[in-house]
Parts: sequence; C-alpha cells; structure tokens
Amino acid sequence: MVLKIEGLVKRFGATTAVAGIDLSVHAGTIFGIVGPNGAGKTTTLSMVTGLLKPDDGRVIVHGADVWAKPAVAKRNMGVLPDRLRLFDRLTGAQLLFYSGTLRGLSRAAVVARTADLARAFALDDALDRLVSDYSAGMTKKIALAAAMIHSPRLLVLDEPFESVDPVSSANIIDILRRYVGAGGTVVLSSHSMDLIERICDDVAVVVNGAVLDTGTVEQVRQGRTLEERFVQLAGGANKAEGLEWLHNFSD
Ligand SMILES: Nc1ncnc2c1ncn2[C@@H]1O[C@H](COP(=O)(O)OP(=O)(O)OP(=O)(O)O)[C@@H](O)[C@H]1O
Repeated sequence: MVLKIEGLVKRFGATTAVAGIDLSVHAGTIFGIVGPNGAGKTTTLSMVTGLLKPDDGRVIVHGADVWAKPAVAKRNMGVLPDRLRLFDRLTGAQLLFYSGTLRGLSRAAVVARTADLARAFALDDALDRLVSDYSAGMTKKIALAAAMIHSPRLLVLDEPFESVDPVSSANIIDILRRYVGAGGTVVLSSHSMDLIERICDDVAVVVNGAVLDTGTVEQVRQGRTLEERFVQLAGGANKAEGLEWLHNFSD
C-alpha cells in the first residue's frame, strides 16, 4: 500500500469540506478521484500532500505519516497542486533546476532530466522563456515535469489534464502509464469521466466530503458509463428551469 487515508476531516467554519474519508491506494495503480464542484477533492488532496492540516484523521505515504514525519513522507511524493502557485518569474529550465535541486538531485542529474522531461512534454522550445508567459496548458505541463523530476514513488495530481490539448494529454497518459508500469503510483482528480474510465484502475466518487462509492472502475460503473453512475451518485442532473428570461433576447 503506497497511500492510506484514514478518517480525514476538514472544516472551514460552518462548512465541512471533508467529512471522514478513508481510501487505500495500491502500488502500481492509477487512482481517480471524481466528484462535483465543491465536493472536497482539492481539500482532500491538499491534506494528503501536506499542504493543509487535517482537523482529524491520518495520511500514510509509503509507511510514513505525512503529518508526523513530513520530510520522509514528502520525499516520496510529487505534487501537482490546484491553482498552480509556481515561481513563474523563472524560465522553464530554471524552474526545473530549482525543483530538482530542492529535491537533492545533483546538477548533472537535473540537467539530464530537464532535457528528458522537456522532450517528453514537448516543451523544448519553451525552456528559456518565463513560465509567466506560458499558456495554461504549457504551465500545467511544466508543473507536472517539476513534480516528477525527483522520480517519486507517488504522484498526486490535481486536475492534470485541465487545459491540456489532446495530443499532450495522450503524451501525459503515456508517461503516466509507463511510470505505473515500473511500479509508480498515481492519484489524480479529474472532471473527465471518459479519461478516468480509460486510464484509472480504481476510482472514488466523492460527494459532499464523503466517499459514496469506491473500487475498480468496473465495480463503480455497475454496467453503466462512469458518467451515468457519477450523475446518479451526485444526485441527478439539475433541471435547467428558471432561466426563461435567457430565451427572450434583449435586442
Ligand atoms: N480555504 C477555504 N476556506 C473556506 N472554504 C473552503 C476553503 N477551501 C475549500 N473550501 C470549501 O470546501 C468545499 C470543498 O472545496 P474543494 O475545493 O475541496 O472542492 P473540489 O471538489 O476540489 O471542487 P472543484 O471540482 O470545483 O475543484 C467547498 O465548499 C469550498 O467552498
């Protein structure tokens, strides 16, 4: 077991964002977390990666408690956080150099890995430009590269495919599959049910801060598409009523 989440709880004032989540993620798998907007996915992943302190519960990464032994646990993790807060006044190459060096890699290793990552993410031509000038998808890719540079056992990726073009998505999927094939583990959140269905081994459906269903994608789908099952668990689609004024054009 690479990641074990036990009884995680987080409250923000009167809002309970995460209401007691338990999950287990096995090595060599891709685990998808899906849920409606505001369900608590980012809050959960932030607690898993040591960015946000839980009110209750534990997170164990490769045997180390994230909150009791943060240095040990974090060494084994690569993180793509929500709302990327990058040092974007650095060039892509500088950002990767900073990330790798911070993770204890030698200069030679960082330089070699930067070249490999730039090629894999099709960012060769962008390496010498400021990250602040990157497009949304390019920013996502450089952040993903920075999360991987120290070859962690576990990658925790919040919406890794958001704003990423289809060719780059296929590329990233290929990179993640090979990483998992070699024994790595990925936990990711996404709103793309097709993608989750295609690439994940296991999935958890989180609604209102609680896991409503989890298991293999097959088990959770129950013979339907994951999207149909998701909409059912999330309480059904909203009826688009009450917007009649939108159909009476003002001109
Ligand atoms: N720092 C904060 N202060 C107050 N409330 C917060 C904070 N962070 C999250 N919340 C609330 O916690 C709940 C869960 O938010 P979270 O960002 O975890 O949802 P999510 O599942 O990632 O949503 P989305 O799919 O829209 O990204 C929401 O009601 C949100 O408003």
